[in-house]
Amino acid sequence: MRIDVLTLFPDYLAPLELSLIGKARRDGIVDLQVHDLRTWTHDRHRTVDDTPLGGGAGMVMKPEPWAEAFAAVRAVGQETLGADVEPLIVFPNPAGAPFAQATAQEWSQCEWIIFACGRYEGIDERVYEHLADTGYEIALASLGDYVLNGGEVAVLAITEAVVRLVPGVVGNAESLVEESHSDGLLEYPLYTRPASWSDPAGVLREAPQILLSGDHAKIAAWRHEQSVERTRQRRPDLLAEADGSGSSS
Ligand SMILES: NC(=S)c1ccno1
Repeated sequence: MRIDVLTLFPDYLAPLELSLIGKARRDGIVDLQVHDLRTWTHDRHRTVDDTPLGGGAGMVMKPEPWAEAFAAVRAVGQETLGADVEPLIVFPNPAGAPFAQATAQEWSQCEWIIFACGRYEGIDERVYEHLADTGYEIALASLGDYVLNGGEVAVLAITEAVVRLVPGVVGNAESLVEESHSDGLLEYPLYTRPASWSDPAGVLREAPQILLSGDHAKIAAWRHEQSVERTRQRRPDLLAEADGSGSSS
């Protein structure tokens, strides 16, 4: 998988050099390139924004740098991937479609994603029109109904959620199977040794005995019951969705 990130703050993406994502990059599973949008400015002040036409507060990102940046990044990516490969362009945006585990699953199959990090009040609408008219596949994705100062934090989260699902990134693929949202439910409660733990207040806390039984069928059934109950308590909306499909009743 190739990932390109266009941003005014490349250093914001430094955490993607760490941990599993960093290892995936070093192992060659993911080729991730971060680009400074100002590379595609040509004035002394490296201008990327201007006041909103029609008035209003804040600044709007100018279309010219974006158009040049996408053309340049696409050309370089196709040198590596082939002229027939086209990227998915993802704009983190509070007005976008909710990003969920199903989205991460879908995008983990992509050969190439370009993330475009907006800043200020946003990006001139004609950039989206230009990309759509040029035949790019575009997605606006939102992490939630709140506003960040830019797309970079969302790109960190989305990249981790997507890349960890790419084969070979997580050591034990089994650990991806029973996670929250992987089956439409929240994950069951987890326990490890010691089975009996006296907490700092002197309260003895025992792990559920079923987990010590060695009866894998009963353990699996207990875990599913726990997932359903935990989902019912914390995210009844997910159960409603699941009931609609009849998959987790
Ligand atoms: N809610 C999201 S993803 C966002 C991006 C920029 N501001 O908010």
